[in-house]
Amino acid sequence: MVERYALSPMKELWSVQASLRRWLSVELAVMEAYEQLGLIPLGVSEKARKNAMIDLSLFESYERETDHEVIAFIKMATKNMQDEARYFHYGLTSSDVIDTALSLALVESSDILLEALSKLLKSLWVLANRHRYTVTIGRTHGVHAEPTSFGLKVLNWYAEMKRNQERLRIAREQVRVGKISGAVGNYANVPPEVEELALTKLGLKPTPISSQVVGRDHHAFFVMVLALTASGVERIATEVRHLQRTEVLEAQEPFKEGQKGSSAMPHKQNPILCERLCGLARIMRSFVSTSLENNNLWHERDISHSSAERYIFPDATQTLHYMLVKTNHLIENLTVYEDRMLKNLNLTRGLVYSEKVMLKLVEKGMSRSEAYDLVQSLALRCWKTQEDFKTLVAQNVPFLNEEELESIFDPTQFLKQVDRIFSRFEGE
Ligand SMILES: O=C(O)C[C@H](Nc1ncnc2c1ncn2[C@@H]1O[C@H](COP(=O)(O)O)[C@@H](O)[C@H]1O)C(=O)O
Repeated sequence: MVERYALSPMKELWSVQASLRRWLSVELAVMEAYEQLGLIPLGVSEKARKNAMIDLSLFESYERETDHEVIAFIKMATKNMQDEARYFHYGLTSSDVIDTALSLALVESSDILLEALSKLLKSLWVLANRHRYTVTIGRTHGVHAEPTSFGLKVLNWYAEMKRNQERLRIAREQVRVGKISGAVGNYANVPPEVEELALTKLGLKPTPISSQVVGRDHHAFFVMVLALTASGVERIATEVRHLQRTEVLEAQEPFKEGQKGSSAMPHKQNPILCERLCGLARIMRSFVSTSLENNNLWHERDISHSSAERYIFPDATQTLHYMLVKTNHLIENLTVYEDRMLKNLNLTRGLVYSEKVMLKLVEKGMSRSEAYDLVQSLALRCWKTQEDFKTLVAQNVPFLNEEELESIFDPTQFLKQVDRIFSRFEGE
């Protein structure tokens, strides 16, 4: 993982030390299960727990020697053990330990991600409500469409992150599985009861069936959900980048005291945070294709996925954690220029009310196509001549009175259902 984007506590979760400790906790849970089922002598697991050793440099030297990380781990862990060492890793294959421990790490990282996501949801909700009635122009295809509320824009982000929260909870459940089923997954040397008991102790569930490994579809789903959440962050960041363009300048990401925008141009305040978030979302997506390829292992397993996963899991969870924490900072400190929003809304001198005019004409008895053609011809003339659309409508549609015109060209008309939309999310 690139240090620059590694934050606590996600960073510590993926250290080699932490991983060795998880492996040991799996081995000890299995020993306890054997013992509880009366399959090994009483007291053995307690002795093993007491005498187990974790020593990183010893592990590394054993790994150099054996070129097999789990054998290196067993040699290290049992170095100070006596007779109890006989029952350590008894009937297990390496992946019983590796995969079960990996699930522990993925569940823990899900909890960290869920916490960061819940903070982000709170800030999005606050921002959305602060701007519930802030009028802004809605853009489709990048072109001014109709007035809307800035709060609704933010509420859309909130709703997407809510869906991501739900998906992340499901993904956590998908990876909350372990396997203690032996070399080819058929329990030839370890009874299913040991698996059930050991996994329960660890807060995991057994997969109903496994090969030598837990099926990589579990992991691929998890990574896909992480990447989807990252793409939600990217959507927010892209919007802010657009809104911060000089010609638009309706919002701006935080620019702290002492910060510099450009080494050449002292006046610059660039949306570097949002640009970074967009770049990281691209990296997050790249993990998805590798995760899908990892699903295709030979027969009862091959180990081609292992090297790739050494990048994917630490990097995907840490990168998304960083993205969520930074997006929260962005949302909490976003500057919103309401005056500029209004100014931009009026850039087309009333054209954004064209649908309202057309609907009024239909209400007054015109056919839809007649009304459309009339309004379009006036609107296209405005684009060319820069005339004021309301004045042109008043001149060409004499049967609309002043009061009707005022109401058509009132941007707050577009906010009448805003509370109704917000109410769908209240009390969550
Ligand atoms: O219980 C077993 O070990 C069974 C064995 N399968 C293995 N299961 C788990 N790990 C194994 C296996 N084989 C190798 N290794 C060791 O995994 C490490 C792979 O390193 P890398 O490709 O860099 O991620 C690297 O340390 C490898 O030595 C089998 O023959 O089916």
